[in-house]
Amino acid sequence: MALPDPRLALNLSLLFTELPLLERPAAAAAAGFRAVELWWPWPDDPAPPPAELDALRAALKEAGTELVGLNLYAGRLPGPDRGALSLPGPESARFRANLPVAADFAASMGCPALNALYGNRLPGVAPEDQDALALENLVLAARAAHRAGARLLIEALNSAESPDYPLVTADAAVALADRVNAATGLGNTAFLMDLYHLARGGADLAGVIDRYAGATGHVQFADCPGRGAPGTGALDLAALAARLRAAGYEGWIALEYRPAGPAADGLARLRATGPAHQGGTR
Ligand SMILES: O=C(O)C(=O)CO
Repeated sequence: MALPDPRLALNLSLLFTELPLLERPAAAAAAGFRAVELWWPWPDDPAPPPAELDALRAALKEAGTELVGLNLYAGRLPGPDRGALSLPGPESARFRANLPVAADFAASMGCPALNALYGNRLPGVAPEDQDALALENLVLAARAAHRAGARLLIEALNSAESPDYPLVTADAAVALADRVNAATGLGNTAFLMDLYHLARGGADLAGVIDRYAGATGHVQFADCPGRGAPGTGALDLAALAARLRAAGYEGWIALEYRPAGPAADGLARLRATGPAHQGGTR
């Protein structure tokens, strides 16, 4: 049977975690997927030794995989950090130190998308001060992405799992992307439509797709509730993918879910189930 969509990618920061990072691209290829994405792989280091970057680059290329998305440095994701670019002081400095490193890596891989997680609100810091810093850093990131031939992505997370993260709706993420584009004049900042986070936040996914497919640079999917594999929750990946395609979105849809067991097993089941609709599109 076929997969629910021809342009599915795998997030190797959540899938195949039973393997060392450098073995995951080959595991993705063995499961029949050539497109992969990553969170920033060094949560404690915005500028790792070049040998480590070279080893990851070699593993991706030797597996014949294509890197279609990369998170910029975001602190200790998924806990407790959700980004560094709006955090004054050392974290903002680490984000800025990461820009040339991540952009150069993306350019060397032909990676088309760099995801900039906003960062949590900090107690005792005025939100407007965090937002001013964030816009400065997003402008720097958009310019770095442009030099690498990539888009910069702005993602909404869900407030239940990220209560201090300020971007929790599609409207807010798209409005920020518009502000960055207005500030840079580059037009390379786009919405990262994470269907799991939006569904977890109660969004009408069909409405978000219809309204924002044209502003979307990348899509991620995990089923909801549960952030598991397609078919484990109430969402219908095939129907959502079809709606995205009908709305003109031609990019990748990355599977960014937490598998209940070995990733290869779930992916084989996904391929076996084919495009049959399993639920609603919310
Ligand atoms: O933190 C998350 O859940 C993300 O999706 C990061 O990209």
